[in-house]
Amino acid sequence: MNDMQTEYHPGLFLTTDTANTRIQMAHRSGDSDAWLPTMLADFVSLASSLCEVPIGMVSQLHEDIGLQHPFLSFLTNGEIDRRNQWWRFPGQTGVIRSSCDFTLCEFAAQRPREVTEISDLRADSRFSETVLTTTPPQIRFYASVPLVASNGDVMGTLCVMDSKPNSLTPTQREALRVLARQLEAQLESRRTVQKLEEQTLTDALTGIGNRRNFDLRLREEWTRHLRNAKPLSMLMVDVDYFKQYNDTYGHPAGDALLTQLARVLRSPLRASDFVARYGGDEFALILPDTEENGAHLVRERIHAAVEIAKWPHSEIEISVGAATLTPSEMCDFHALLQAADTAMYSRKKNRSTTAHN
Ligand SMILES: Nc1nc2c(ncn2[C@@H]2O[C@H](COP(=O)(O)OP(=O)(O)OP(=O)(O)O)[C@@H](O)[C@H]2O)c(=O)[nH]1
Repeated sequence: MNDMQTEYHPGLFLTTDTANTRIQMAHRSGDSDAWLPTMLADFVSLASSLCEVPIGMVSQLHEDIGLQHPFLSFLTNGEIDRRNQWWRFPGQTGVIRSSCDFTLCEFAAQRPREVTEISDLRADSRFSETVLTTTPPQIRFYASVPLVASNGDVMGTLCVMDSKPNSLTPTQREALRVLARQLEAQLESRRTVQKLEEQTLTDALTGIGNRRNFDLRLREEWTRHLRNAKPLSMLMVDVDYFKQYNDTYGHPAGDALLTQLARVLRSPLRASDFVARYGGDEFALILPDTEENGAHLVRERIHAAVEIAKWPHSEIEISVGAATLTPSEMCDFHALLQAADTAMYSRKKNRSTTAHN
């Protein structure tokens, strides 16, 4: 094996599997999950050096083997219907993300606490014809440890491989096991951090974005629209006579109404629109790339959705203020917020005046 880089070049690997293989370099600039390939590269590199073999890999397994875990969507950046493998070949910096052949890893995943080691795949009738064994880099030696979440679910496997028959010493086997435990802990703590981050952006009652989330999103959209000079719209929604509703039907009924309203408000929106609970009985909506007419149309649709929805106690009414601005250096996002708020209060005032006349 004189030219290791040629032997294990990912291109060779790619050409061997026409059906499912999708290889992409994992180090893409600006990736929100950029920490993941970096961390996995360290683990697979350490695993292969400890075991003195040229190839390291982490497999993320999926429901095909009846094993599901939230980590899977986390690891695949939300693309939950796919399994993944992260490969590291000799002379390579970083890992390569691929979905190639999961036969061996699925087999290893059935033994959660054990090291699965197959010295020569070609001599083993169960695996001698798998894609990994028959096509470059023609794996002969395979050893792996399942990655098990704290609830017992198998998330994937940490693997080491060689193109020639091989075996691990007892010390190497133990080292691989220890490394797998460390990787499990890292993934678990990352997941916890991600969950906490999600919580700080979510309204606990309705499950939609909270005020903090809204503020971040509005700043973000404002900056984006400043760059592309497109109109940005916002709607402010407030429930009419909500205090009375609470007083009549009780606070839990008021909570239920707000939760239902959050769903109803979402229903006529585009996927790119954003709705948040601004506070109390007030909701705020961001409509990117939307002109004044579009914002008014959405406001009418929201009124219609509220009107046709089935409310448990009595029909409800809302006041909706709309505002549109094309961001410029002359003002900041507060101007849009202020305009939507003013429009909403003016509608509420009109409603009370009409009701009293
Ligand atoms: N059930 C429930 N009530 C809430 C929550 N947050 C705020 N409220 C109540 O919402 C009510 C808002 O009252 P107001 O701002 O006077 O609004 P309103 O009664 O709808 O009056 P108008 O907006 O003028 O029609 C208050 O009674 C708050 O206690 C919540 O999370 N759950």
